[in-house]
Amino acid sequence: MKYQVVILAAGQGKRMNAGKNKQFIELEQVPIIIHTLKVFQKHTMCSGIILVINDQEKEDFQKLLEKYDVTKIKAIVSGGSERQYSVHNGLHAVDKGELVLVHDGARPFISHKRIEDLVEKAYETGAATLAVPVKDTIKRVENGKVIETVERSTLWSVQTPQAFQLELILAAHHHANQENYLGTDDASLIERIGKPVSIILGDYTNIKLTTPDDLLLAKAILD
Ligand SMILES: Nc1ccn([C@@H]2O[C@H](COP(=O)(O)OP(=O)(O)OP(=O)(O)O)[C@@H](O)[C@H]2O)c(=O)n1
Ligand SMILES: C[C@](O)(CO)[C@H](O)COP(=O)(O)O
Repeated sequence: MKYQVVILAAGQGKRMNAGKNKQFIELEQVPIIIHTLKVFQKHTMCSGIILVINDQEKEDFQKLLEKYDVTKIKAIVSGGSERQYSVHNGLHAVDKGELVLVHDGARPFISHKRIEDLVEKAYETGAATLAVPVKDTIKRVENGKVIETVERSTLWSVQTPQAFQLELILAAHHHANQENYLGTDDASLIERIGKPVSIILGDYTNIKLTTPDDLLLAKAILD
């Protein structure tokens, strides 16, 4: 079971507030994006990586790929103004008929075991995502007041990677573009064309490094 992976690194990292794209922040002297890329570099089922970046940062990324000997890069693709557009650009560099994973460059702690669980399910069903059950009580709030407490037993916090048959996710992106729908993940686009998305249990440590406090957690996970 082989797959290709689109790794997203074209964001600005505004919420991280580091004055640069958060992908370049170092954890144990190695940039976040390299931690992420190395997971797939070392995974024998991964047959190619499509890296999505900002054009202005292309040289910086190329230097890192060389320095850290990341050799599975199949294409470096320009990102878009929104995550969804970056994914769309990346998908066009994937070989026809392949199973494709979409993964946030800012999620460096994904394990081979979870990738394998996900890939197996996506081969079977066409679309699958990693997710973990929500631990907190979730309330819907408007204007500083609670509207309702949402039933927690059916709530899952969704992660990446998400895995899809290429033609299915391309159709879902095409449909979303036509409807001007902008989702925060790719599975939601599949949902909108009425196709099922399977859930595979992930790890709570597969965090997305989004705000500065996530860097403290990252250090703890690495330790
Ligand atoms: N136009 C975009 C926006 C996001 N991403 C990527 O999508 C992943 C998840 O997005 P997020 O955590 O929101 O990253 P940023 O957009 O960089 O962060 P922020 O929203 O704080 O600016 C990141 O790996 C980011 O680089 C992307 O490739 N293209
Ligand atoms: C795709 C994602 O990582 C799943 O949790 C997340 O939705 C990205 O969201 P963000 O709005 O870019 O933080």
